[in-house]
Amino acid sequence: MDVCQMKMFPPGESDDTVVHVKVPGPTLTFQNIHYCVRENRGLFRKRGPKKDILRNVSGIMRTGLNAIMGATGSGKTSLLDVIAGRKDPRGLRSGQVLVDNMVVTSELRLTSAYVVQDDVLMGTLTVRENLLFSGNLRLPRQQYSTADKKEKVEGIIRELGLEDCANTKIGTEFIRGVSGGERKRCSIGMELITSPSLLFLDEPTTGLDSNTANSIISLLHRLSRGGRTIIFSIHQPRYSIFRLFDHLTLLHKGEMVYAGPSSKAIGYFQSLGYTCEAFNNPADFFLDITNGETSCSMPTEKSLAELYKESQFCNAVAEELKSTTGPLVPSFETNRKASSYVTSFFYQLKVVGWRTALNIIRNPQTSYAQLGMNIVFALLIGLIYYQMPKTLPEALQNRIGAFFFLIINMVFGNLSAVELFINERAIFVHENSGGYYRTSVYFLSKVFVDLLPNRIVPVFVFACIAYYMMGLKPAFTAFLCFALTLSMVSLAGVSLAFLVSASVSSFSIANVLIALPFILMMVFGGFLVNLNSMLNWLSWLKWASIFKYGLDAVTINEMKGQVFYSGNATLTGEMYLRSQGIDYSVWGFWQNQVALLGIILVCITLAYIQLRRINRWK
Ligand SMILES: Nc1ncnc2c1ncn2[C@@H]1O[C@H](COP(=O)(O)OP(=O)(O)OP(=O)(O)O)[C@@H](O)[C@H]1O
Repeated sequence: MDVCQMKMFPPGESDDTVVHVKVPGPTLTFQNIHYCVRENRGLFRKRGPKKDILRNVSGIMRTGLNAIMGATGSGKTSLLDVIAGRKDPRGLRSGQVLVDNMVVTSELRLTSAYVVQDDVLMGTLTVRENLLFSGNLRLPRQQYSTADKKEKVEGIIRELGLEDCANTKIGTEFIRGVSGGERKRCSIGMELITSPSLLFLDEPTTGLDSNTANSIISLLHRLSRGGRTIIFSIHQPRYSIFRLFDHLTLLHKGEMVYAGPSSKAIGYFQSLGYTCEAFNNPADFFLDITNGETSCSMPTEKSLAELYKESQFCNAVAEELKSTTGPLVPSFETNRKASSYVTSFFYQLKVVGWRTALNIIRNPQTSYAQLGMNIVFALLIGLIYYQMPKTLPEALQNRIGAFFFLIINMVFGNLSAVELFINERAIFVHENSGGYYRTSVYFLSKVFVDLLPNRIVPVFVFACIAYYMMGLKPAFTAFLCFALTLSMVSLAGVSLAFLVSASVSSFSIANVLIALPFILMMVFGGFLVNLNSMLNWLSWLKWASIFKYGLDAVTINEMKGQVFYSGNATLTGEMYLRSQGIDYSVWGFWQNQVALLGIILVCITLAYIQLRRINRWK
């Protein structure tokens, strides 16, 4: 059986004490990693000069706690992301990462666990519900029954000491939730569900007070003793945290200045002529050295990185990397299909749909606001156009004005839909790239759970109030056609908002992008300008106008079969429609619905494509 030697006690205090881990975690090696980026600059995104972020770094990470330290901007997170397969591979100029001698590709992210720096958890769900969500989607149903999953979640809650807050919500901007430390532990728990033997964490202690940071690293230390390889970047840990590290990688401007046992780091720098004062924290000492704030008693022309390359630590790593048997079958890649998703499409849809619905129920502000706004506008329109007369000219003027007002309200009233994919973008990217669910599952659950409470119900309430207050055609079928048209107009506006929402990551850009097509469509709707009198090369834009189809449909629905009076003279609805060049046949009415349906389908399909194209790389 494989046996891995590990320290149990703080370095320096009992260096020869070892613990035998019966099943060691994987060994991760990386060789000659050279990573660079090119920043796009200026208005036209001109490609800027090449910037080296990691310069030929090599190392070996074994079972235990492997810390990556360095000053800010030294490349800690970049190194972590590259070895975890999360950094955009286009920037990798050379080098490869092996896990147990197997070549790893970006698929490592489906078989390992990665805890991001900013916790991405659903704030409206409790700690237990979040963990169960992860368990339901990431544990194969063939091996784990519902009871097994619950048991596993309870085990993690106990292991992470989350018993007291298991039923507390994580917290949102409206709900006060768990503390920062509990949040971080829950994030770690979300990843531990799959019992990964390789765990990456990006700055797990940033933003936490020193005691909480201590408890998080102690927790990781305990987990590593169960046979896990834990690799994390960390800023400036206090001594009680630092002494728990087994292996230290120290970076400076993308180069390695030390990689080896953390217990030997002080000795190494002392051998270079640096003195660590009594009571100084070793972590501070190392950062002072890399920042040039500590003087050296043996000045040299060579940089710290060059000195490290000549050291026994670097040579030992190079020797070991040379003696590794070279890349074998890329196991992570060949298992790709099997490791992609462990649950079926419909099961994922059920679990993700349930979470989305729960999120809306517990965070109902948007739904209430949408309903409230529709009721207020319906009453307002109902009062302004109360029981419209059939006498001319007000019969026509009021009806056309009311319809324009209605359609504007249906389109612009759905601007809130632009937040749909922007709000949870970080959660989606993290969960989707972590293999929780398919993009289509997330898309469908978000779209359909949003549509019913936020779009269809409020529009129906609006139609009921406004239609009968305005005194439009009394036939019930006419009311149904009216409600259908308003719903279709609303859905067309919403689907365009979804497309914008899936395409950009900021609200301000989304608001600009959505306002522009809405205003253009309004101009080409047929109310503000007679479309037949317009320049030919410009008037084609009317075919893309939601307003035009909506206005035509409600006008046909109301006018057809009506007779208006002006003294002894009469005007039929058909005469009016003809004068406006509107086709009022049965198909003439339904072609507007078909066109609106077409706009909805095109926008929804493009929104889905955009969601798939979201950049998952860091
Ligand atoms: N995609 C990128 N595009 C441009 N520059 C990048 C990119 N990724 C990293 N960098 C740059 O590379 C350098 C190292 O970044 P990195 O985030 O790895 O540093 P860090 O040591 O983790 O810093 P911090 O402790 O502040 O998080 C920084 O100067 C950063 O601006």
